Amino acid sequence: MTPPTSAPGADPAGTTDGNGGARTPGPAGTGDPAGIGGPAGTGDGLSGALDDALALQAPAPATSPPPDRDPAAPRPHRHHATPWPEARETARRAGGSGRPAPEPVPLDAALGRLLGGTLAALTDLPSFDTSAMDGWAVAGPGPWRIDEDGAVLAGHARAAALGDGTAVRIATGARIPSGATAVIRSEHARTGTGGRLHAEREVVPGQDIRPRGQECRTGDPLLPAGALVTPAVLGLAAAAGYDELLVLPRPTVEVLVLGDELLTSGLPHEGLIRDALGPLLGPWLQALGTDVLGTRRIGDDADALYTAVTGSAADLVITTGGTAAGPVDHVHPVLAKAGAELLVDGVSVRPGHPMLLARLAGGRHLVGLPGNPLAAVSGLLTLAEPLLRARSGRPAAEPYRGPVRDEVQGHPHDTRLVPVVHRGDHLVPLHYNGPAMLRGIAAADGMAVVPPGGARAGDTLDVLDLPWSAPMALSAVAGSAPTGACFT
Ligand SMILES: Nc1nc2c(c(=O)[nH]1)N[C@H]1C(S)=C(S)[C@@H](COP(=O)(O)OP(=O)(O)OC[C@H]3O[C@@H](n4cnc5c(N)ncnc54)[C@H](O)[C@@H]3O)O[C@H]1N2
Ligand code: MOO
Repeated sequence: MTPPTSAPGADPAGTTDGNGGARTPGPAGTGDPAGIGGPAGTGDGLSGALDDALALQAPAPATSPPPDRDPAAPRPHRHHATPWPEARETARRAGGSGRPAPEPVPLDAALGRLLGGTLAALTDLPSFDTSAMDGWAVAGPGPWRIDEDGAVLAGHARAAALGDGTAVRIATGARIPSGATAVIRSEHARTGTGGRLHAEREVVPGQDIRPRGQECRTGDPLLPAGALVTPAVLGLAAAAGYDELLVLPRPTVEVLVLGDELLTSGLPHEGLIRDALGPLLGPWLQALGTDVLGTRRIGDDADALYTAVTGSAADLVITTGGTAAGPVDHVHPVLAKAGAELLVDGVSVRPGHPMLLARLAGGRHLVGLPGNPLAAVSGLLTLAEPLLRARSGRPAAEPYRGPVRDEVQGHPHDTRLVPVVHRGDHLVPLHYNGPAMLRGIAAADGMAVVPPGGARAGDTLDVLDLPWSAPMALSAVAGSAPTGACFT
């Protein structure tokens, strides 16, 4: 195991001893909420309140902890680790199998859902020839005799036909009377003596008339299946005649939080710690467009876990903790007892390498997230996100890319996921990225994918988006398209 050699506070998570960051960050109170990577206070353009907060003095270098394991001792339980890209692909394929049929929902319940089929126009748009302006509908060349009784308003029945040489007042959105050849805006016409209308500029036939079907004809495809229902889509669908939309069902998820050491309130005490994953996972999964059926605390009870896993109605069961080989790590034995098929059993990624994916009876799946909180986030992004994305019918996320400002130490063989923020055109790795830490990810814009061997300053890295962070200007700089956002 090689001791870390990276910049102060940059934690080569999992490259050494899995202690939750081999290099312990400096003492709290250094004023660095998240621990932005690289030398702080170098006047490199970091500005603004958040930047100041993030860029305060980086934690002082700490000496490497002494090895806490006898190198001659038996190796801990290791799974056959799947390479990180392959694990994501396996998860995506698992999610794509057996997708449920689309369902109709009222328009006002469709926001944030994905279209279950092509949105085809149910009507021509506009559905009749329409005046684009307030003014006059005229027939033939002017001047025109004004028909004072023939004014046409929006929403009214079809007006009488307009005879050649006649003009009637017309409102924006009103139906064009048959026989009308143009609309003259009120500010471009004057009424003369004898009830005559005179144009003050040239009148081009068809001007300011929106012809029926200008935007679409009945049956025209407006949006493809899989499109995200945004507020604009709701408006388009309503305009095109829809009262309800066919949308893809949201995947259902149930979260099972394992561990007798977890508290749901108050301060840690006597070896007990707060459950950080229950509060994190439900909202995160909702932001990924899922229906979270519930978050249950199971403790370290193998029977209760077996009952919860086999009895869950969710498309995806997510467990936290218990993936390793400790005395109360029940996930593997319970999966074996349940007859589950392990599709991924350990991934070559740090943190989070004990993560797993299993197929349960009835086409359901289980993602086992490691208990260390950032390791769990890594598992969420590596296995749960691609599975749920495929299950909900969304295309694979295109990672966006950017140059990393500072060197990032890599694992010799495994991929690393490192919380980063965008600063200018660069990705800046955050400190406090150890497997047991959430301080970095809480301040992050994304998780950079650091290939085995690490990255040098200036290298271009893929970034996994977080569901609440826009890809920002960086994606434009790097020339890749932003990924779609979810409204839920
Ligand atoms: N002999 C070995 N031990 C461990 C290995 C290994 O390969 N061999 N891998 C280490 C790695 S890496 C990780 S990650 C963890 C994974 O452990 P589990 O998934 O079994 O998780 P637990 O042991 O239950 O918990 C680990 C750690 O995380 C804390 N925890 C658990 N749940 C929560 C929660 N909801 N909120 C906050 N913190 C949580 C728990 O208290 C432990 O400290 O295994 C290593 N061990
Ligand atoms: O160290 Mo583990 O990698 O937290 O997943």
